[in-house]
Amino acid sequence: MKVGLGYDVHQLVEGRPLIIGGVHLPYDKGLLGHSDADVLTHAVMDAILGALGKGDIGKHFPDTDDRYKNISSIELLKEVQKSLESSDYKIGNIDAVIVAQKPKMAPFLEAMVSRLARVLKCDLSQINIKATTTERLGFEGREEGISAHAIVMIVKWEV
Ligand SMILES: Nc1ccn([C@@H]2O[C@H](COP(=O)(O)O)[C@@H](O)[C@H]2O)c(=O)n1
Ligand SMILES: C[C@@]1(CO)OP(=O)(O)OP(=O)(O)OC[C@H]1O
Repeated sequence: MKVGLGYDVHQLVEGRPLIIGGVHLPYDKGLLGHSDADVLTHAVMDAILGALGKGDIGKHFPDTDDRYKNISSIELLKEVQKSLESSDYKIGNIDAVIVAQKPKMAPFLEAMVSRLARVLKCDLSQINIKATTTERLGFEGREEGISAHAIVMIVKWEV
C-alpha cells in the first residue's frame, strides 16, 4: 500500500467556465490556467502520481506545451489512470476537499465523484469529495481563487 498527497490552486476570473471534478458548475467566474484549470482533478492526479513516485502533473503535462492548452483535465486524468494501470497498483480510496467561499459545491459533489470514479474505474464508495469555506479568510475567502487537497491510497493488485 502507498499513499500520495495532492494540492492545487487556481485563480478565479471572469470569462472562464468553472470546471471542478470534471463537472461544469453554473457560475459567473471560472478558474484560470493553461488547461481547463480543474483544481480538484489536478489535486487528485498529483496525489496518484505522488503515490506512484512519478512526480507531478507539471512534469507530465507541461504548461509550455500547446497540446494541453484548454484541455479537459479529465483527458489528463485518463493518462494518469494508464500509468496506474501499468503499475502493480489500483485505487484503494481517495479523499479530497475543495476550498471555496463560493459557489456552493454540495449540489455537485455526487456528480464529481461519478465523473472521477468512471475514469479511475473504481466504485463510487472509493471516492469521497468534500467542500469547505474558509469563513472568508485568505485568498479563497476573498473569492480570489479556489484550492483543492486530495489524498489517495493505492493498493497492490492481488495475483
Ligand atoms: N463552497 C462550498 C463550501 C462549503 N460547502 C458546504 O457547506 C458546509 C459548511 O461549510 P463551512 O465552510 O461553513 O464549514 C460544508 O459542509 C460543505 O458541504 C459547499 O457546499 N460549498
Ligand atoms: C495542467 C497544466 C497543463 O495544462 O496546466 P494548468 O492548467 O495551468 O495547471 P497547473 O495546476 O498550474 O499545472 C499543471 C500544468 O502543467
